[in-house]
Amino acid sequence: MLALSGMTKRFGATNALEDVSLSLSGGEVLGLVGHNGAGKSTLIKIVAGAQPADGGTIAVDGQDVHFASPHDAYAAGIRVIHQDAPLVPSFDTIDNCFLGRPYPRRFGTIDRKAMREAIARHAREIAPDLPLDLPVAFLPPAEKQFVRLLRAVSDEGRFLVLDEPTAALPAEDAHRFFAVLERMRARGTAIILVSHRLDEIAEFCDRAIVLRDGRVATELPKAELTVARLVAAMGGSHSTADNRPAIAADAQVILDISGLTTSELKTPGSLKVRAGEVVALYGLSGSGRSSLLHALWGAEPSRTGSVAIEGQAYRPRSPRDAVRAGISYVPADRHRTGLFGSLDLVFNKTLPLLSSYRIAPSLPIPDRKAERSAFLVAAERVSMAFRSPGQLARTLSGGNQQKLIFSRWANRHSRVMLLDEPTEGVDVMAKQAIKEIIRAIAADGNAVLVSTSDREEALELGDRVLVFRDGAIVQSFERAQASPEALSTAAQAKAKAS
Ligand SMILES: Nc1ncnc2c1ncn2[C@@H]1O[C@H](COP(=O)(O)OP(=O)(O)OP(=O)(O)O)[C@@H](O)[C@H]1O
Repeated sequence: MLALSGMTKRFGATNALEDVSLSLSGGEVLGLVGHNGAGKSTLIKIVAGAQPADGGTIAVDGQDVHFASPHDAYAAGIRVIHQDAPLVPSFDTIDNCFLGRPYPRRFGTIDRKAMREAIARHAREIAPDLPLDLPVAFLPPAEKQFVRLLRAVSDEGRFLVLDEPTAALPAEDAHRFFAVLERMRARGTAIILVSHRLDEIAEFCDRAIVLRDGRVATELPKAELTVARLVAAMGGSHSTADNRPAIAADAQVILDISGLTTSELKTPGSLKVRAGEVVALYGLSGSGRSSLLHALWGAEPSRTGSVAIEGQAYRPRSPRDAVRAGISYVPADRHRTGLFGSLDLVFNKTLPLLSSYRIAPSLPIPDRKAERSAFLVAAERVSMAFRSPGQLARTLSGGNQQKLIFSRWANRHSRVMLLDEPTEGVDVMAKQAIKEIIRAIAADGNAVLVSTSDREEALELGDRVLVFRDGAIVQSFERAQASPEALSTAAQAKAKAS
């Protein structure tokens, strides 16, 4: 059993954790939820031995332990699995499971048979269909997650902490992921599941702890685990009411894509987006939806076909051309593209539009006051939690970093807005705020394309949902016809042999 008691952590004036206690037994799944900045990551880092607590104790099987480093936590059987924890792409599942561990040897050489047997034994129980001998680069994202789980349990992981494990997985893959987790639970593994997908917490966890401003706001037993209760405990309200009117058939066509192919969109795709319309692009990752956005943003060349914006031919060679044509783009991966962690929040907000904040248009001298007030307005719109506009971007919690990127476009309207996974890692209240902003941008007469692996988001946001599969747009649903089941079937159906 793992027990934390009275955990406390401060960063300057911020109480990231204040007297947090929790316990976890084998075969139990504990949900950990909270708004962005509530303290979840800080708690995980302490449990992982990656950050010292200022106060509190950790006990494993009734014995107090002290984690001076991640190595100590590892030795105690704790495994933290981040959504994008590194795997070596050219190694197969077995080699990835043995990373950092001594290889079994026989007669002085590596005993590959023993390695295989050790991993296959666990794989049979938790993920029987997972290929063991294929370089993991060839595995789809859900299977990569299974490799991470397998690595943890095959190396005596007793306590798993899963940090947003399904954030980038579409619903169909998430179901398979939970089936694997269910088998791990049945074997007696103890699991802490951190997620902003509250429906998963409600469905899968035995209990949940809700953190709010660094404190345990409430602990909900299984019988009381509902999305509404979780949201209320986080301090928000949850509304799904939506009665927006349909887009008029004669509304102006803003974006007209015809026969376009890109690196991933192999089958020519055509699409018209009208003023006021949000089109959601749904599909498994790699299905071609993100690649279409990249091509429109000028970040990758389109191979064939044409694009027009308000009737004008548009062939971007770089993002600069895209900005000139009135296009904005919010990328999916906030860590690699877009955020400058060691620069402050105001700079990160104004970065793509620096020239808009000059003392005089012809003078390249920044107007700090205008920058700061634009930041404050945008931060308010996306309900970003921050200490000061001058704080470094990397000191924000993960979800607030996503809001910071989103805030760049929150008070600037473009003719065409491209959004890739706009609410990944964002708490449920902010999700709602971001969706409202997206709707408002469209309602101003602009065209919006949202690529998402979140089926509910596709349904809530899209006036239309296009489903991508294997590099092709395979189906288009009007809002009224779309249902979760229909989207899943279209996204997954096996390509028919021609
Ligand atoms: N290195 C740091 N320096 C300063 N403040 C920090 C640092 N790390 C975290 N914080 C602050 O501690 C608080 C808790 O952050 P934490 O990352 O634990 O939140 P979280 O619940 O994981 O949020 P999210 O859902 O956005 O990932 C936040 O106010 C955050 O800004």
